[in-house]
Amino acid sequence: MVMKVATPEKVASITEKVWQSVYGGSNSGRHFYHHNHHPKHQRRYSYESEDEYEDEDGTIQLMQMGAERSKNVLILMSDTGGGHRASAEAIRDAFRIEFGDEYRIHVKDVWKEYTGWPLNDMERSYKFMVKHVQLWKVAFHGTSPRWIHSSYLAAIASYYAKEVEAGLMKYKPDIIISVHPLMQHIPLLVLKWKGLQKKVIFVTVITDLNTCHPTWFHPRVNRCYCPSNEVAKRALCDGLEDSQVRVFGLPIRPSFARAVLSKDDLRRELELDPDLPSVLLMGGGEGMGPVKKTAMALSESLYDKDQQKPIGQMIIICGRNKGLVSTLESQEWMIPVKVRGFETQMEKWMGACDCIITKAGPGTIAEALIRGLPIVLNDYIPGQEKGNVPYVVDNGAGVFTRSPKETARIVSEWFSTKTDELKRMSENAVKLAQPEAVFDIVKDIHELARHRGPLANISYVSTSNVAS
Ligand SMILES: CCCCCCCC/C=C\CCCCCCCC(=O)OC[C@H](CO[C@@H]1O[C@H](CO)[C@H](O)[C@H](O)[C@H]1O)OC(=O)CCCCCCC/C=C\CCCCCCCC
Ligand SMILES: O=c1ccn([C@@H]2O[C@H](COP(=O)(O)OP(=O)(O)O)[C@@H](O)[C@H]2O)c(=O)[nH]1
Repeated sequence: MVMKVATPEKVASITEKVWQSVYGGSNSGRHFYHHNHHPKHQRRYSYESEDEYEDEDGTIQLMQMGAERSKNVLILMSDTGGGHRASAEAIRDAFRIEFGDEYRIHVKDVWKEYTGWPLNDMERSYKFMVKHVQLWKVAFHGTSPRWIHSSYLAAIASYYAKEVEAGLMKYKPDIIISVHPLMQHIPLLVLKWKGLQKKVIFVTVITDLNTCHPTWFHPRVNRCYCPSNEVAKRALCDGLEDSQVRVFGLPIRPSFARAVLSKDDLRRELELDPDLPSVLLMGGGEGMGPVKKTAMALSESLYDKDQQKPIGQMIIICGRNKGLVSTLESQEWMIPVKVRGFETQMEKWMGACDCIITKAGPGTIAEALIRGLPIVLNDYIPGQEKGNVPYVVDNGAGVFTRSPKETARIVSEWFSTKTDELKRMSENAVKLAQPEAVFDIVKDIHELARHRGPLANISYVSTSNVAS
């Protein structure tokens, strides 16, 4: 049984709070932290005797002695693109649906909250690098050899060991799930240095469909969930054992899998034209790719000049790209158009449409497949997104073109003379979809935890010399 009481005012900084909650006493900074090694300063944390911990909303949860403790699951992610968060939230929601209070889920970017440069600035660095495509190509391929990325990441791990340790220990995880390519090596090294590697279950859930970066594959994980056979092959070639690899699909928010929504109802709810076919145009969480040029071309191609009426309507979802929203809002359109910013109910917008145009983001692709939307891929980020193009095209679920005019032509044909092709691709999309993947993943993690025996015996001792 759990009781909530209000926390004192949040006067302490995050670091101070962690210091106080994990080690007790006051924190006078990184140096003190590093040198305070004497056992008398160490506070022992055992889940058997645990009686209080801080909740995400800042309240203190008091656990009644003898009550069964929920297991803590820490999901490591970063907002480099929108896909990692979407997958993390999908896993969190599936845990809640399947297991209720049995698990307490924390979705965190521990690097951002606890460490320093470059780890705490990955979002900005990544945005900068993908804008300069050649730079990203060099970084992606240059860091692919294991000896390069392993030594980089080991160096960073030892520099930020204490901070990472504090960031992880704050959540006292029984299970750590990484949904990010740069979140295997560092936490696994820190767990090893702390002697916790055998006690905390560590799994990776890969969110790239094909040509993923080798940092995803770490030989010491308990499980590596691959979204496709292509990725599983890469994992095995990179040294993972069969017993570590599972292929269920890419985790997509349960609202996509479980909600049965009729297109007519959705169109009414979203105030769309009930009769005109609809195309959804987007560019991932950040609104990347040739969205504006494509929108302009579609405005022309979906207007029948002879009959002087539109043959389709368009929804443009710009994600976090506020500049794109204002540019598009000030345009004149020949067809019905809705311009939206970041949407939290993507399943509804996709459910109301007949096809989608997007860059080759794995999250958007997997969601579109579930909704049976034929896909026009109009861009990809070199490296991790390159392989998503054949994944869609070779399976007959869509086409690839970088030309906005060609995209507009394809969609106008789908809505007029080639409706059969649209239907066939929609059927292929549904065949490729894996809506249950997220549930299979959480059930497998649950089994893993069950076979590990009572995780409640884990004792987090604040050892001191991790960095050394
Ligand atoms: C010998 C030549 C060496 C080249 C010199 C490079 C120096 C290191 C510089 C940068 C590191 C680049 C890391 C590359 C590995 C990235 C692995 C990867 O796949 O990353 C993808 C993610 C983003 O996720 C993707 O988002 C997509 C959408 O936008 C899509 O959804 C996709 O499916 C997702 O997977 O990328 C990142 O998170 C990149 C973070 C960039 C970090 C930049 C830090 C730069 C500062 C200094 C370097 C510090 C050393 C880092 C060590 C990394 C070693 C691998
Ligand atoms: O307004 C938006 C735009 C995008 N997304 C979600 O963000 C994710 C984008 O992931 P993807 O892998 O396609 O591309 P990325 O943003 O990582 O480049 C998908 O789950 C989208 O549904 C969203 O929820 N709201």
